[in-house]
Amino acid sequence: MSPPINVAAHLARMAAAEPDRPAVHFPTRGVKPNGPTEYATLTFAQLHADSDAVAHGLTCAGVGRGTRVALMVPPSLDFFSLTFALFKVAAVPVLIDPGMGVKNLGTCLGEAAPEAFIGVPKAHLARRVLGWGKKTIRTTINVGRGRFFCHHGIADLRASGRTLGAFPVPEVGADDTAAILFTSGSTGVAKGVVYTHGIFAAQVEMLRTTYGIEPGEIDLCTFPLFALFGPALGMTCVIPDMDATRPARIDPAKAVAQIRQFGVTNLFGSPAVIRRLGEWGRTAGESGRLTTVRRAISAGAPVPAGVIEAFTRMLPEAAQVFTPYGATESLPVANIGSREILGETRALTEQGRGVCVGRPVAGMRVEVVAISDGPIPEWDDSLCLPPGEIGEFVVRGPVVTKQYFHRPLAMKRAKIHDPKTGEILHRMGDVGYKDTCGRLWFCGRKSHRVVTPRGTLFTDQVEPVFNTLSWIFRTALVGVTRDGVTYPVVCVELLKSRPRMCEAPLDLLLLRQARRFAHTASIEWFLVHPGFPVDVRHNSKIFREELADWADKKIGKTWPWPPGKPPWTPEVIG
Ligand SMILES: Nc1ncnc2c1ncn2[C@@H]1O[C@H](COP(=O)(O)OP(=O)(O)OP(=O)(O)O)[C@@H](O)[C@H]1O
Repeated sequence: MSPPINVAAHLARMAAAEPDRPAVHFPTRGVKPNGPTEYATLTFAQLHADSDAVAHGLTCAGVGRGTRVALMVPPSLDFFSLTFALFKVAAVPVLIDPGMGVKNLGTCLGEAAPEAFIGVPKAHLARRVLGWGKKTIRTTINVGRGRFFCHHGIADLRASGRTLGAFPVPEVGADDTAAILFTSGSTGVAKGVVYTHGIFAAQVEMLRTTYGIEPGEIDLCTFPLFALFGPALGMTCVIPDMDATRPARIDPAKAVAQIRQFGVTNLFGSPAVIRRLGEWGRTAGESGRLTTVRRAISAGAPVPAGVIEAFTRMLPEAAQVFTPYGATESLPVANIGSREILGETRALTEQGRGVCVGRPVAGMRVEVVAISDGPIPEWDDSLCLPPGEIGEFVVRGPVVTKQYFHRPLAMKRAKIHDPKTGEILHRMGDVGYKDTCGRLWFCGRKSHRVVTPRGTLFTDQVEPVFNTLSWIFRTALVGVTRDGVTYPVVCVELLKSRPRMCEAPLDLLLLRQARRFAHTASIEWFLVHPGFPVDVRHNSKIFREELADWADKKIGKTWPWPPGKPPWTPEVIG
């Protein structure tokens, strides 16, 4: 049997097979870290019926096939009903991370040109005050009490829809647009990625087969974009008590209480969440063990090995933390588990070989092509670089999205047409290489590479070398140009709780570390920064463009140094 094309069909299947199994648990009040919390629960049959009612309501409100709908509702029972309802009516939800800030949100909404806006009162308030989507939005729906100056309230739509029975889900084609998902915008303004029903269907299957997820599992989903996959994979979804736009502020004690109360088996989490849980586990010791968890899947950004290590200590022996590699434009591309990372690849990462992101998942193919900033309109096998050579990752397969929404320039830069197969290939904008076992090693974003007269440096080959120093929280490689020559500069964010003895000779210790490896030996500038600018969603993607400007200004004062004499004398260190 071929997998269903409309993701909503998974819900219908579960409602028929396991009507009484809980689909979503939502904490009605704040989660109590030290005791059972009250939850509102929807079974699969109830979620199916409720999303049918909402689907009828949406149809009455004029939201139907192809309507672009900005959805600004945090994870909740309504979020699940609404998203499935939107798929049922074959509308096109536009999902933007509110964590990117109001200005960027406005730009993205302007670009997505939504025709309807469904949101909580706070989102409607922002829309009205900031004039989001004024030119295109003709239907507004409030998710909360009453209509709140909108055309409709969700309760009214649901009530009128309830009388109409089952919703006849229209046929959709694999190539029909299913949603527009925005990237995090860590290398410029976020881009709208066009998802088709075929891509969602393929993602569900890939997640199922790659991770062996079974119906009946219980998922704590701290990464809203993945929330939908839980019920589609037949899992019960426990909604965390956290601000979904600020994962780094999750209260680990609450998450642990939820994991224990429901016997959570799967965790979809952003790296920031895994970090916080691991830190909590360090102090909790043996009493912090999460005995029911089978796997954690941390997607969307690099996860340092130390973070993985701390979290795996909280898990049973057989459980693993997986770090799928991919992007909004194509996810998953490759996969690796904590056993391989901690047992083998971490040591190489710390020597500057890049971060191993594993092998391509079944169905995906990854090639490496020479680094260039210009377009590659057509694919040719001669573009492929041999194993070991660093280039840009190019991916093909069933989860590769074919277009950006209204972004012809980004399309030219990122997509390649294969004239032999007709496929569209995606350039990841990431650089790395394949090893002889077929594993991929991520070396950084293409746009973050630093081209110096002595060679090109890549962020994820340089930074891990310094990150091993015990008093460093994280580092960021940037380039600063003087008289037409680019110099590599490593910005350093120190650990808040570092030993005092390290204060004085920081530069010398860093310089000594740089001299240990050929590829970092040319680095002579180190600048301590009070706190890196990072993305809100993952709290880990460093805005290196911003840091480069900061470094340029900072160095400006001390420039130029005497010829042949950097600001300190390397000879004095051993
Ligand atoms: N497992 C991983 N290890 C290392 N890096 C990863 C991993 N998974 C994802 N990434 C990084 O995250 C990127 C994808 O992130 P996302 O799609 O959220 O948008 P973005 O690339 O951050 O934003 P934009 O494209 O707007 O700059 C990848 O291209 C890669 O650089």
